[in-house]
Amino acid sequence: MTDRLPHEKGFLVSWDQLHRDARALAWRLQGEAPEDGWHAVVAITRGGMAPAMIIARELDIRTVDTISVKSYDHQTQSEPVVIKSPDMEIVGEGEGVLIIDDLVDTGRTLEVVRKLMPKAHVATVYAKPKGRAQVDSYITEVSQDTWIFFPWDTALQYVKPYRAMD
Ligand SMILES: O=P(O)(O)OC[C@H]1O[C@H](OP(=O)(O)OP(=O)(O)O)[C@H](O)[C@@H]1O
Ligand SMILES: O=c1[nH]c(=O)c2nc[nH]c2[nH]1
Ligand SMILES: [Mg+2]
Repeated sequence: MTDRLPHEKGFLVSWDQLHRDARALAWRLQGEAPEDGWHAVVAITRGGMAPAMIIARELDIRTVDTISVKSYDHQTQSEPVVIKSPDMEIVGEGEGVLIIDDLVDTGRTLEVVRKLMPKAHVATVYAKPKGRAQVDSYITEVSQDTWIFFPWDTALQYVKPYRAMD
């Protein structure tokens, strides 16, 4: 995908919106919990860390680990590489484990993560159609040609009035 400015085909997410959407995801995940509850959260760094924290807080999960997968350099995708794995003694094959990311786009990151923890429940806040099959739960779907701008990548700034842009 080529570079886009936020006012082109971009979906801008504020901290407040992210908090609401992550909470909505937590609510949904509570309804999908196994009988003995979720026992751990694994956040896919870095984007999954903010929603994972909110979800762990809502579901009162204290065991939180991370997996680091690097697949994008700015908006250019390359082969996903696992840079850091979670503690496999804790997560095992993923039974009762929630894997959390901010979004799924092509699904390539989750493909790699699922191979490591095949029994885990995978949840993202946002999902694009290509990667949807890789997630068990998500909150909002956005079209494939939309770039999602997260609050940690953006800042409040002055914008020109519409009339001044003619
Ligand atoms: O479904 P895919 O096409 O694989 O893309 C989705 C992944 O890409 C982004 O992470 P990125 O690799 O940019 O790292 P970051 O979370 O550290 O920003 C995003 O946070 C997802 O993890
Ligand atoms: O900030 C981001 N927004 C996106 O839409 C996206 N897709 C893959 N990786 C992404 N990162
Ligand atoms: Mg990521």
